[in-house]
Amino acid sequence: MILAVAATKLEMEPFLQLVEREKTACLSLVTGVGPVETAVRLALFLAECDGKINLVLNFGVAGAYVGEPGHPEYLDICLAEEEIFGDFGFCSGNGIEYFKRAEFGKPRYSLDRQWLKRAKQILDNNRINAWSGSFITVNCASATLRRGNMLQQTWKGLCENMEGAAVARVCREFNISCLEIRAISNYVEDRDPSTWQLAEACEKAAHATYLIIKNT
Ligand SMILES: O=C(O)c1cccc(C(=O)CC[C@H]2O[C@@H](n3cnc4c(=O)[nH]cnc43)[C@H](O)[C@@H]2O)c1
Repeated sequence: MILAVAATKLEMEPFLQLVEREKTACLSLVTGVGPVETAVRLALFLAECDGKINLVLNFGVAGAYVGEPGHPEYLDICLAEEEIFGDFGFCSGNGIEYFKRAEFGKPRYSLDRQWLKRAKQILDNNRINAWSGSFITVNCASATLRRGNMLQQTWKGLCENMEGAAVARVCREFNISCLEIRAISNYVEDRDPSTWQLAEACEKAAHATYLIIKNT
């Protein structure tokens, strides 16, 4: 059974409408925004599931890093090859250095290669061109181009969100595969909410997620 997780009702609602309309079998969970709420609520949910979940499909919206040419654009679909806790470590103002001590945890989590390949193929078959690369999870959403560029360059990131690495970490704990798909709602630049395409990105992410579940 697949568990579809999103941070907010805004992201989940268009997906549930599709699932209900097409009578597709799937469990869903709204985790709340940020890595802490996400880890707590997902771990509690999975602990109650008695091993019946074989894939956690994390979906929603993300901010695209724009520091390098050839970045994802508004409403583009992105698939995570890996998730990185991007702002955990030492922050000097100009950059972030991850803790070297092993007991402080790992910054990077690879996502399931087989599911990633399958998702790409399904999207391709539906004429959706998806980006894939490193996703950065932050506690504090970047509100300046300078911070976005710093995170992008530190981790070679494609886009930024606030939950993905926590989902990947919890999935590893429960030995469950994890796939993450996001649509670009905004660019990571000096904050200007008037440029965000939140509702449209929620629709895009929900539709792509629905296609993957329907064709699996
Ligand atoms: O009002 C704002 O300026 C603002 C800043 C960051 C995020 C939000 C949201 O309402 C979205 C929450 C949700 O979306 C993901 N997300 C989307 N874009 C970004 C981003 O540029 N940086 C970090 N997270 C982003 C995130 O996963 C949140 O759950 C509003």
